[in-house]
Amino acid sequence: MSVVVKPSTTMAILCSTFLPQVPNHFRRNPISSFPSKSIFSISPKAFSSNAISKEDEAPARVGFLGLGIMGSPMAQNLIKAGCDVIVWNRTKSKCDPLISLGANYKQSPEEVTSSCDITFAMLADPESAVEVALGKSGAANGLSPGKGYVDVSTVDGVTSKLIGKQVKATGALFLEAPVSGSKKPAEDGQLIFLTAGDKALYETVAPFLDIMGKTRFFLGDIGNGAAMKLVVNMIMGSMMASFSEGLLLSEKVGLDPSVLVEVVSQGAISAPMFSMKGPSMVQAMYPTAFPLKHQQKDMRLALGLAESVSQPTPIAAAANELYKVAKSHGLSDQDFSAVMEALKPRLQTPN
Ligand SMILES: NC(=O)C1=CN([C@@H]2O[C@H](COP(=O)(O)OP(=O)(O)OC[C@H]3O[C@@H](n4cnc5c(N)ncnc54)[C@H](OP(=O)(O)O)[C@@H]3O)[C@@H](O)[C@H]2O)C=CC1
Ligand SMILES: O=CC(=O)O
Repeated sequence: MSVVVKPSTTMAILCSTFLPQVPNHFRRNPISSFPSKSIFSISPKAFSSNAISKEDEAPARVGFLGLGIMGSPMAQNLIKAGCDVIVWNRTKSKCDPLISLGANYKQSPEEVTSSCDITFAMLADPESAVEVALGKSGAANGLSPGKGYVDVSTVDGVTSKLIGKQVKATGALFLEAPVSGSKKPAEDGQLIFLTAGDKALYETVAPFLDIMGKTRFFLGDIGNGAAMKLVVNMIMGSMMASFSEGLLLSEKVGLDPSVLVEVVSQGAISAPMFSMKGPSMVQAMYPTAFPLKHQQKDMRLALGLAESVSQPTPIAAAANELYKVAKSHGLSDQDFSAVMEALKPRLQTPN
């Protein structure tokens, strides 16, 4: 296992700044004369998009597939850093804001990977990750030796291994790199990457991960990144269910739940998640950062992981039931904190 934390002083950095660290086989045209300064010591102003002007100094092209709540800000940060980004999303209209920031658009995942050196994919779940990677006009069709495919979606290890196997069959390299952190960390370039797979690709894409995130772990073989992500989200889902029970119980016994949020924030069980989401939960408002349907998907996948090694997880199993109830009441697209609604009497007895 290795872990790298981005220096907190890192400012917006132009992608071209990173290019001296990108191995030649990932460059469409190898760069020989680019200045070799530390990526963290260069002022963003030292480089402009015109800094690379000759044909033989073209930058690495980065593809991005899947522009939902997470993919859009992640791709946006790459564009703002000066990367040459090509985007695709099933619903084309979500590409438009990125195109107006300077991204190019292709009509299929295959066209993106065939045009790019490295492609990131941020899809909803195992089914969509497989569809986009391996389906008709899927990403694998455009991959070949010298390219890399980085799946940053949250999926299970079996899915990741399936995608990895097909990607590697094309001669390309594969990295699974699910992220911890939600909409705001994605916007702020503060995600935590949990990577596994080809170490060479990990090293190649490290500068891009550092644009989108604050910390990156390399965890070894494919499946370890997925497993780490699922364990983290299993804990998170159970914590949120427990917090919801506490808020409702405090109110029912005549306490002010807002004060409970404050009390919790002062003690050993304090967590940014409680402080961030507690105040809106008290008002029964759930602005979506992490959709409830994805949290339930992660609980389901984590329980499958636990089952595969006969590890009892009764608390997560109970929490999962609550997320299922919340989904059955139409709360799938609300934030996962809306799981609290499943504990309220009117939702426990649907019409
Ligand atoms: N939101 C969060 O806080 C976090 C989410 N994650 C994980 O990141 C992933 C993405 O999450 P998020 O951005 O929130 O989710 P969204 O639901 O906002 O976006 C999902 C993306 O997947 C695409 N998609 C869904 N089904 C298909 C399909 N069958 N074929 C092609 N594309 C498809 C959607 O396309 P379309 O626009 O056409 O619907 C969209 O681009 C998930 O795995 C989630 O668990 C990880 C960390 C934090
Ligand atoms: O997967 C969700 C997150 O917040 O991390």
